Amino acid sequence: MLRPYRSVLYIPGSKERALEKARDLAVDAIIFDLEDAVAPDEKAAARATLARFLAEVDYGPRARIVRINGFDTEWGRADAAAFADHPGVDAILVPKVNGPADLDAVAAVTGEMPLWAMMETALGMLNAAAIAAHPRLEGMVMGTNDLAKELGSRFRADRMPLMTGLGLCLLAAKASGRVIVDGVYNAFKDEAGLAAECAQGRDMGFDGKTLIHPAQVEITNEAFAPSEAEVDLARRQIEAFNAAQAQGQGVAVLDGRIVENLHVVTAQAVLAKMEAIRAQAMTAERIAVGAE
Ligand SMILES: CC(C)(COP(=O)(O)OP(=O)(O)OC[C@H]1O[C@@H](n2cnc3c(N)ncnc32)[C@H](O)[C@@H]1OP(=O)(O)O)[C@@H](O)C(=O)NCCC(=O)NCCSC(=O)C[C@H](O)C(=O)O
Ligand SMILES: [Mg+2]
Repeated sequence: MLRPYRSVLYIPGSKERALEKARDLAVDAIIFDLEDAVAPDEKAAARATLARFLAEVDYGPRARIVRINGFDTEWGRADAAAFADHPGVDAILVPKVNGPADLDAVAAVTGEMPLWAMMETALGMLNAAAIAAHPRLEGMVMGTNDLAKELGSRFRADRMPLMTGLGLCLLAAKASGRVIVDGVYNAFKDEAGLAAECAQGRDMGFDGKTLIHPAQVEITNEAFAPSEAEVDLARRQIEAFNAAQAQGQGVAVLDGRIVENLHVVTAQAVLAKMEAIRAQAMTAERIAVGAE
């Protein structure tokens, strides 16, 4: 079954209150962060706290992804070893991936565990296709803060300075059939700004967006879910195409536009995504009712 990744929330591995709160949030996935959100002095304690929470707390249907520190730091290898076969973890997220060799190094420790890659360095953008094709890779996460830092670019609402990198990673992810989620929107109280950036990411083809605060969840879930109009159109396109085929034709016309096989594939993907979102919400609700 397809899994939705509309909203992917970062939670610092050191913040117990936030780790507890996350089980009631309507997010599709959680990134439990041991990297940038955790201060150097807290790294070892955060690793132990997180291992305990992931063993004890039921995060329901949400995908549980642990962002480890890089292997060029003193903590990276111990992070990878601690979560390599942890039953409460679905994937390991590797920061600042420059090329497939960085994933090889982590996979040598984590074995069969699926990997995700932070796409946030200039070299990573140039090697995006090879990173996406790595056999252990499941998904990519845009790290737009680090990318902007390395490029020396300024914040712009239209994200024009980041477009080359965003586009290269999207192409790479889609070519290898990987999930790809957009970067964070730092101004977490700016709802209009977030909605605009979500709409841009959705238009481009991202599966969802990474978030830093619970206040960003609702806007993001709505932006990355198929709208009612999209679902209605998808159903009607499939019906129209099936009717045309029954009459021996390969093309249908609906609302003055052609519908070909490729449009039916897109329509089926819209319906499958909607079903996945519905199934995820129902599972979360069942678990919440059971926990009461
Ligand atoms: C940004 C924050 C530091 C704000 O924290 P705070 O001032 O505590 O927020 P609130 O008082 O408004 O919080 C309200 C309640 O929500 C809970 N909360 C807050 N944030 C989270 C969260 N991320 N997950 C779950 N729950 C959260 C608080 O505990 C409050 O709960 P309650 O007590 O019940 O009222 C803070 O939001 C934060 O630390 N966010 C995460 C920051 C982070 O993870 N940064 C690193 C990832 S971003 C990154 O690295 C991007 C990438 O690498 C790149 O290069 O771009
Ligand atoms: Mg980063």
